[in-house]
Amino acid sequence: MQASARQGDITVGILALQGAFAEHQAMFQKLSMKRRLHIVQVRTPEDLKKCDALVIPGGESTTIALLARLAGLLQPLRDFVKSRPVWGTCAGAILLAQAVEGMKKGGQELLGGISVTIMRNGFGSQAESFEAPLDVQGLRDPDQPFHGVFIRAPVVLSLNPSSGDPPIEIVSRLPTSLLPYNHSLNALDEEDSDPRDPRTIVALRQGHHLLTTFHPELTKDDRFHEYFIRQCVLPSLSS
Ligand SMILES: NC(=O)CC[C@H](N)C(=O)O
Repeated sequence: MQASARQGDITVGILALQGAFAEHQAMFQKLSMKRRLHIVQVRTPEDLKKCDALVIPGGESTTIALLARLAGLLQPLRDFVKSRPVWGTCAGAILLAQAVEGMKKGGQELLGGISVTIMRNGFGSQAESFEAPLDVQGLRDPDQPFHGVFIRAPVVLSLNPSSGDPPIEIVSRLPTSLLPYNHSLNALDEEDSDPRDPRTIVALRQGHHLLTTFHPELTKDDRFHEYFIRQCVLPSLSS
């Protein structure tokens, strides 16, 4: 299923129901690439059909899921995730998770696609939003830290890949000193803090899917957008 307008072009959709979709669009439009990149805002199943890949922005995951249902997009999105690359940032990361904790009563609809359990607002409330320099595997100019903007960000609680799933590659972690020492997460004892604790993971890739719990689109740094195209989208077009 290659839906691009012209042979060799790439069409990336941004789910544009709520949240920071315009910022993602602006970032992709700045990328200089050998192949032609078309960016489309996705609000309907017809829009989605045009896309080779999709970005689900940050915002409010419950609202995005509700609007997707109203737009008749939930099932098309679930089908899309099964076969095409998708990148979820923050609220988008929650929607791509296989399971979520910290739900309001009534639960939340997810798209699935990435074999993780995630906790909404795991770092606390808006007031506990923070920024941190991140070391990231595989970005252009790897010695330059990436400025991570965490806004009511989710926390990865566990990785649960099944035997047939693509392996999970950890792309970036926070130092344990920045983990939320709050009641909802069974605060770690500084002494037993383990740098491999899944809660330190803030970016990961599973096959053609990318998850970031922070907001690369709210920086001036296009390296994550370029990474998504290079590591997730281009390989999916040739496979
Ligand atoms: N910045 C964000 O995307 C916040 C995500 C939000 N806390 C949610 O649960 O959907």
